[in-house]
Amino acid sequence: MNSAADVIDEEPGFRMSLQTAPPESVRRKSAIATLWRLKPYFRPEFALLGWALLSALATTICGLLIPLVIQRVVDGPVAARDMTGLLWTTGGAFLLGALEAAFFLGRHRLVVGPSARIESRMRAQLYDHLQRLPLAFHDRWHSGQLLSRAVADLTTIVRFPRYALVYLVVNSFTIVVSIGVLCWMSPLLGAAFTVISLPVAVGSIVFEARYKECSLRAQNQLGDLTTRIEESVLGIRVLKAFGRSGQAVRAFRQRAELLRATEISKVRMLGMLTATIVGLPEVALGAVLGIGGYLAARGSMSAGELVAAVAVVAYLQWPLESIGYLLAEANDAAAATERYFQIVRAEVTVTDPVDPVPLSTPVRGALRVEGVRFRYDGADEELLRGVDLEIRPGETLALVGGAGSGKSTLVGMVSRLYDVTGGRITLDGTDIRRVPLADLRAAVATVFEEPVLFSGTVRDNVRLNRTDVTDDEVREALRVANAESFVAAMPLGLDTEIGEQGFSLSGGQRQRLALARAVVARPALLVMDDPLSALDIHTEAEVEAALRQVLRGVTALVVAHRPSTVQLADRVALLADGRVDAVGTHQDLLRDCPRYRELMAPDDQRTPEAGTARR
Ligand SMILES: Nc1ncnc2c1ncn2[C@@H]1O[C@H](COP(=O)(O)OP(=O)(O)OP(=O)(O)O)[C@@H](O)[C@H]1O
Repeated sequence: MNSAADVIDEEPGFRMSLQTAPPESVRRKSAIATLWRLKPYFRPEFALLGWALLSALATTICGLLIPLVIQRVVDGPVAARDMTGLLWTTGGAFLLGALEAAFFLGRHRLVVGPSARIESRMRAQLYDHLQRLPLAFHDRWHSGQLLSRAVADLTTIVRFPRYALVYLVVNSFTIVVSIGVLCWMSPLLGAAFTVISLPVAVGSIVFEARYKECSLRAQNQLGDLTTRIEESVLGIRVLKAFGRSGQAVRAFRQRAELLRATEISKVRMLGMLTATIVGLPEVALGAVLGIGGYLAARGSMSAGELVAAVAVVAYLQWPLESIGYLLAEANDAAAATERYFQIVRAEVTVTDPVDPVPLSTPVRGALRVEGVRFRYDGADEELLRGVDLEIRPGETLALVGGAGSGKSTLVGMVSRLYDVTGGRITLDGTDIRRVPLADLRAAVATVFEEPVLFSGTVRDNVRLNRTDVTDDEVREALRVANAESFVAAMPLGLDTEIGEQGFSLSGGQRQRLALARAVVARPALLVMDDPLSALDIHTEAEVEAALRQVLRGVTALVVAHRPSTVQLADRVALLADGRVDAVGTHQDLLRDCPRYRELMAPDDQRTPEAGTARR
């Protein structure tokens, strides 16, 4: 029978998402080397973290001094029956206990602020970088992998400075100092304890080599699971409508099973290390009692020193037993760090120009596409092989072409969602790669095939994070986009919350809100990627009426599939075989261009030689 891993590995989507795992060379790095990469985020907090570390060390020193006080009590006042001395030394022990508690509290307080700031700084950088990364990156990456990095991985990373880092340093310090104290009492005791501790060192090295790999796998699997959840929530209508919820649940369970198996491997590894360690404090205690008792019986060690040695070893119980847990935390953080850096070190290929050229003011909107070539990363062939186009200010040009001919890709290049791989695009005569990105995207507004709305009010969705847009401007944009009446009929008008993805609205309403968003941006050039494609005939008529209004006096490039949309344009360009095959009015092209006729003419108006295939 296939294991869950076999079944899932056969799914192409899953295989692809595991490609997002770091290369082998990165995975082989030690946890410390990986965590060292976080230094720039920790640097502003060095001072506070340093104080936190000092507090933690002070806590440990107080704790370690207590056995020495015990020695003084036993060898001094107890042996001499000196009640005043007993009072003083006991008071000293109380004082040390109080100091230990105060330093502990100080350490706790000192570490909270820096770790919270590190987390928010890293999260902000991740989000900022995600916004700047090109669309080509987002095409490749599953959203769940990004989401799990932004949420779960950062939480894992920040637990490291908050808990593990301090305890790793302090516990290592405690172990070394304790061995020193034991050696000072008796070199034989120190040597015995060191030998007994060796399995801890060996176990830790083996654990360290294997655990991080496993932790990385678990985090990647969690990312895949997150993708699944997100996709099934967004696609819940499709799954329900096709009756595929059961299959979705099964696929989810298989992935969850994989994650469970990996988590169990992690726990087993940790269990092995803990099992190696857990008995050691008792063995060490027995050894110290045996050797110390022998030395005390021979008179080369006082009773107080024996009690102190036993207390030191007892104090070491937590530092020894916690090593496994702390190493696991450090390795989890290291794996999460690698995943984090996969994103924040990903190259931003669509960048602001080094020597920016401002656009003319006002922007006229004259667009020229000159010999543009484009190939997707990893594709064998160029999609666009020398596209030439011109849109004059105030003109609407429709872009028509067969499925997959590259229309969306080409219009995406106008606002630099993708950069050309050859040729150039100019706006008012300036190569758009020389225009500051913010200026370009202020001048060019895009309406996509799928109207994307965000959770928030109608107003938020039309303004889209622009606070300088007044309610009057929003209302005017809604009027132009033919959305005024349905928004007015909503319970709270502009303040009505529209659900995530705008599911509470009809397709036509969503598309008209998307149009209003473009109108409010007052672009010099409006780019529309087939805004009518997903609509039924009735809704199409409504949006088309809105489009007619929107396009009045505006410079626009509109991807179109239907004659009714094409007829809104002044001219039409036909994209085929990676080039512009023909340009003219709809009527001219219907008459003169067989390829165009094949795409756009009603079935009964095609010539026989043009064939009958139609989108
Ligand atoms: N991110 C991507 N990576 C690789 N190939 C891609 C990517 N996006 C699109 N393609 C491919 O490029 C080709 C053109 O896609 P594009 O969406 O630009 O065509 P289109 O003309 O708009 O198609 P349609 O009319 O069906 O929307 C298609 O074959 C598509 O599979």
